[in-house]
Amino acid sequence: QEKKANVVVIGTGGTIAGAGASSVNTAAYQSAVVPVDKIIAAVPEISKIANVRGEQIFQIGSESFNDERLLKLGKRVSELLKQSDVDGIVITHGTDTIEETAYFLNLTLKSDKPVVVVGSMRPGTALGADGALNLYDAVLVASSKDAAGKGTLVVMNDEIHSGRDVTKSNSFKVETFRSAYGPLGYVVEGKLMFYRLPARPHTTQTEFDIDKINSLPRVDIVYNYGNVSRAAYDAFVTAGAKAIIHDGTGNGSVAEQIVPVLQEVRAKGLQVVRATRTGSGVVIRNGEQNDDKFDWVVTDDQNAQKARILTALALTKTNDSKELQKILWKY
Ligand SMILES: NC(=O)C[C@H](N)C(=O)O
Repeated sequence: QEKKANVVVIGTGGTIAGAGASSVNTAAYQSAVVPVDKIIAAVPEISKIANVRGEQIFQIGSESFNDERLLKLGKRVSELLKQSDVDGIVITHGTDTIEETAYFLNLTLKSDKPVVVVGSMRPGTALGADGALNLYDAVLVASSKDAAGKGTLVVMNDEIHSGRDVTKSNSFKVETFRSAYGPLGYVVEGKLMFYRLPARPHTTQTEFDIDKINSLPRVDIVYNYGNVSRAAYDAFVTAGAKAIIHDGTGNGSVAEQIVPVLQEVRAKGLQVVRATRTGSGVVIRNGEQNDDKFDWVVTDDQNAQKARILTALALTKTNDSKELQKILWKY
């Protein structure tokens, strides 16, 4: 029999650590109240597949993640990955911003060992709670050599997603996580089944190293809609943003009254990154807007919240818009 893998489960809160007043509360409950050791103990089957120990780093709803917490989590994961007695890491996390944390780790960790971010849509007290199986599957993936070298993964609802691609697509359903090109694989009956590999560089293949990043430049997002005004752009410039993600309609379109605003923003030294609010597709450079003329850049297929992560990391390396564009296209 093969030796059991050593997996550390880092607790950060979220609904997987949530509790409701009654078993029919599937969407109304308090999140981030159950300690990680208790969450692990509630799934005794886990001890058959791995040697697991818990470590509580935060106890928060993931909507309350900020750059400071992201860095603290990343640095702790990095520290643990360097230990020879750690084979894999699971991070229990709220689902709201799982995609941001997973993308950040996917870009900054320097290890091939499996790192899996997991959450749940229903608290453990609910009928049809999804956390126990999700955690079991996450530990299984984190224990497996098959999961090594594939970047940071998100395991939810029987699926294994790449941290790069995954996004939360529904506010309450358990099948909320979606990757534009499909999951990398499934976990079925305790078995990992991979069908595709991440095409973009991650972890050991990137220029970003969590051990060397001690702060992230401020990057903000402005959502666009009919009747949009300049107020939010001005506020973020005043607040000291180094880049603004213009979360535009359609192909990252810019309303006629916002075109001069974004020119001003760029003239003040901030980078302007055009993204699309549609939820999928790439933003075409020099498509509907003359990015060359205005010195703006475009996201590839990343949504605004992922573009914020990548842009902030890119700005730790360069403030050259051409370099930034290359980075946005690369990862
Ligand atoms: N399902 C969840 O985990 C939602 C929760 N608000 C969180 O992200 O922490």
